[in-house]
Amino acid sequence: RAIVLPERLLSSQASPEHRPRPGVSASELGQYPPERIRNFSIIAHVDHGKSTLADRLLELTGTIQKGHGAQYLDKLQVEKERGITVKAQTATMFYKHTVENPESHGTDSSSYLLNLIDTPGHVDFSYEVSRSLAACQGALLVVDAAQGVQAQTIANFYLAFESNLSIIPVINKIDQPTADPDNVKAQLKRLFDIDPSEALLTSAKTGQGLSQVLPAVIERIPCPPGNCDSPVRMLLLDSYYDEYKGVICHVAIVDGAMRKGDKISSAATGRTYEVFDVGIMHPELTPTGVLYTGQVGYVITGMRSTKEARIGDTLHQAKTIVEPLPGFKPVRHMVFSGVYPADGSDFEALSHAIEKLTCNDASVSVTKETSTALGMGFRCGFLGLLHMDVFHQRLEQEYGAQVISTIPTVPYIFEYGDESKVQIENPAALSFNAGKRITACWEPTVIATIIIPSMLGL
Ligand SMILES: Nc1nc2c(ncn2[C@@H]2O[C@H](COP(=O)(O)OP(=O)(O)OP(=O)(O)O)[C@@H](O)[C@H]2O)c(=O)[nH]1
Repeated sequence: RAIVLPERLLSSQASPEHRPRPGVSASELGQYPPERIRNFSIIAHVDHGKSTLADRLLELTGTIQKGHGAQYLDKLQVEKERGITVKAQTATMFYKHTVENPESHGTDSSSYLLNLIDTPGHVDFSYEVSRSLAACQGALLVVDAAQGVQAQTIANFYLAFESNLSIIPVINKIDQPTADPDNVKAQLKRLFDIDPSEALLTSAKTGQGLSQVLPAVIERIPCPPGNCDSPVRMLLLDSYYDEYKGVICHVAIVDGAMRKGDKISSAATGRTYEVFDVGIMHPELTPTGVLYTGQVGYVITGMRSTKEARIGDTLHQAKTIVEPLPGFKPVRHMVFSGVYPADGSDFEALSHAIEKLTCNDASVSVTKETSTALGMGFRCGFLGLLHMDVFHQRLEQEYGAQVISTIPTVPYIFEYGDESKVQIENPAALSFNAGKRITACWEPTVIATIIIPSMLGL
């Protein structure tokens, strides 16, 4: 089946070993039963080298060609400008794993389908990490060999640990002069009880140690569970809006298979859709006509409204009753601010832009509000200040929306004399009622554990 590959993937300069495969057929995909599939995330603290490592693994498997420029999976303009990952991205790789056969004194090799999910490192985007982990059975925990374990290393380790994932520690940047892998191994042992012999030592910059990574993924991460013979059941991991195709959903197939033309239903809304297109993220959308048990890919069903694609929803074969999958924990918004069109007459355009962007970023809450000074607008809840900043920048860059935002505030809880409580996300919403006296007011506080490196002599 012919597919159109982006121009950069067709470059004649690519050496044969690094030239990408020309699309993937349904029968080819059918050669990968769950035993030959591994789904894993790359998690780490900010800047410890996740995206660079992801690039190297994509090159190693010939999924992308060398010399494409840095951080292939960081596609958004905001990601390129800030040098950070804000959206988790999936890429399917095909890899031949060779092992020695002691009986024949030769080698055996089998092909594997590996789904790699690159995740953001900043705490504001940890919702992206937890959603990505739901599609995985294992994670590469990348730690900078010089900086050692940092706050997000700990937070992400626990996200993976609580999801029962097999964790492979990868001590990266060993080429740095200040690298101290032994110290990092000791930290991993002390903080997470990880056996030092399990750590892989790599440099995503020079390529050192990278050849051990994918064999470790295959040998140490279990294959996805699931029943190939059941009616199809899948988890909706993410979605985004495409001007021409409508809503594109990223899904992890838990049971059964989904084919083009099938009818699937949403457990959340009860609506039924026809599967117009289905395929893998390779990392560009690559139609395959089918997705089998354990595979991660995309589906286009003609959903027009982003409200229909509920992240964490279970999609399943129409006219069957299935047990919905656990879904995701609801997000807790930490920062609220008003978003208004710079020109009051642009309200409809802003409303449209916000609806599409929230399809791609389900962690933002949006409610309409009106201000006497700014007119009609929205009150948006974010996971933190960086998240808010990135949302504004994406509205402007991806949708051309010029916005005015009000000073961010945290949610406050007010208690009245009659002991009733109200949560206030917008100061204007606090009404002073003569009959009701405010007796207490709380702002959010955290109970924190601070881990500091022990210094010699202290
Ligand atoms: N010396 C050295 N630098 C590296 C290595 N791996 C990555 N880097 C550099 O470290 C910086 C951060 O790398 P990224 O891959 O963007 O890190 P990240 O963890 O994906 O960052 P976020 O997505 O923002 O969390 C970049 O400047 C990379 O070039 C390595 O092995 N050695």
